Amino acid sequence: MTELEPRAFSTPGKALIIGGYLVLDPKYKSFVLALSARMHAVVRASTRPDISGVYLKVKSTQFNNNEWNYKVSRDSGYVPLEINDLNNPFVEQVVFNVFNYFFPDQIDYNYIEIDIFSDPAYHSTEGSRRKSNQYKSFNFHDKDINEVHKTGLGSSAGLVTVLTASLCYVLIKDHNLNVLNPEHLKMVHNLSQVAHCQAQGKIGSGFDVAAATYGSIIYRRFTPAIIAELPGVDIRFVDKYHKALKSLIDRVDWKIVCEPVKLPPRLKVIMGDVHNGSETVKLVGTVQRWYANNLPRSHDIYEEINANNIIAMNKLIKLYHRSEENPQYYEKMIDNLNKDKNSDPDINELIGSINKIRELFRTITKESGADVEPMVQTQLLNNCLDLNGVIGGVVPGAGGHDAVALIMTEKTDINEATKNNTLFKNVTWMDVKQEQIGLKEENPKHYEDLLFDDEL
Ligand SMILES: Nc1ncnc2c1ncn2[C@@H]1O[C@H](COP(=O)(O)OP(=O)(O)O)[C@@H](O)[C@H]1O
Ligand SMILES: C[C@@](O)(CCOP(=O)(O)OP(=O)(O)O)CC(=O)O
Repeated sequence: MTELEPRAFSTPGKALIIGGYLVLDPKYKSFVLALSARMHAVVRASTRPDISGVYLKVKSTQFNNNEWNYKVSRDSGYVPLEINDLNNPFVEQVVFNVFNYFFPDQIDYNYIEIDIFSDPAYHSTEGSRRKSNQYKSFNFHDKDINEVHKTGLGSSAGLVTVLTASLCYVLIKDHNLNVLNPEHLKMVHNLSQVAHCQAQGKIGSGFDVAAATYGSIIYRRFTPAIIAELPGVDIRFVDKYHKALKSLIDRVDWKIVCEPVKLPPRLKVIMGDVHNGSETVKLVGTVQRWYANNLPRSHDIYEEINANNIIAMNKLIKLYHRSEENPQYYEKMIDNLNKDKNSDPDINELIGSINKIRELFRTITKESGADVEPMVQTQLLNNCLDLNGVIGGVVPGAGGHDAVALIMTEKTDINEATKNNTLFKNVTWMDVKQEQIGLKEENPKHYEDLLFDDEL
């Protein structure tokens, strides 16, 4: 039995700070922050002459030892067959697409094992026990993955991207996958978008997969039709899907924008979990119906939101440049914000544009009935904005009752500022930071010998 050298990868979670709903249209740009909470995969593969075709085991030991076991073969168009009839559409679509992309004749390593890990912030900690080693800490639940409450950081997009990278490593020529090679990143990104889109049933702009791959970015989506136009699987002509997919991944111009961005220095994002959960699909459907039934006024509202989105994004970029041009002055200016939020014209315009975006989303909320910025969230955000050092706040992504995202000075201690204050009793400040990096190489040894913290 020969073994492939084990490798590990991770991808970040996301917060869509600017551009919710509009980003579903390829016309509009958005601002996405990658977060320090990551999805991880450790991949091992070996040659097993006793097994015919390919056997793939995906394990998620953190969730009641969940695992999915697939058989795949070229003869059946690489449609994965789960041997216990278990469902995980995200894993299935990754397997299907990565195998179809490479369409291997013969597979050197036909027994593949992938261990998945999710950082603690993705899920509610309720009923979990922490296991750690000197490098990593993960929560272990005695419930299945689908029964544990999510915090909305984009676990499925992170999972799809990190699994895609892992399988690409096994199948790419000479196993030379390099996360620093832009061509390889593009391949992982495009394959992940296809798999995520198919698993989700074609909703979603793909900003979460883009952030999982590229980190914090200004994002403009691809045209949805390019994925919808892929042919179905045809067992009689197994290479039909392969050929179309290969062309889509390598040759079609996706007209996508994924430009790396950073929050200006000395500012940070803080995510607050409001523990309620919202259904993005329902919200999107309701807003889209409102849009269609209220043209051309709804279009004007989107255009006005977009004008303010652009101001906010440009101000964030400008502040970043100012920090580089005159670091001392910039540092003082940020320190001043702790006393007077209106002391700088760029910050003023940033605050003004975010307020306007929120106001327009409240109009949509009222007119459509979709809780994009419901009253409780308005109150919570306004209370946050009253705190020293907090300069902006939004309900991220689709809005709703899930979370709030705040931009504040690095010196602001949100836990301290809201401690014992009943106005903030329903919110838990999450232990996540903004991050630059998307798909990252990890050390597979860092996932070994995890021990329960309470037994250390
Ligand atoms: N750690 C994990 N192990 C296995 N599957 C996971 C894991 N995390 C997420 N998933 C898959 O992703 C699904 C959740 O995706 P989704 O509902 O889109 O949530 P999110 O908003 O976090 O992306 C789960 O039902 C499961 O199929
Ligand atoms: C409405 C949207 O523009 C933003 C939704 O963002 P969320 O962060 O709320 O998404 P989920 O975590 O997938 O529920 C739809 C989209 O762009 O996909």
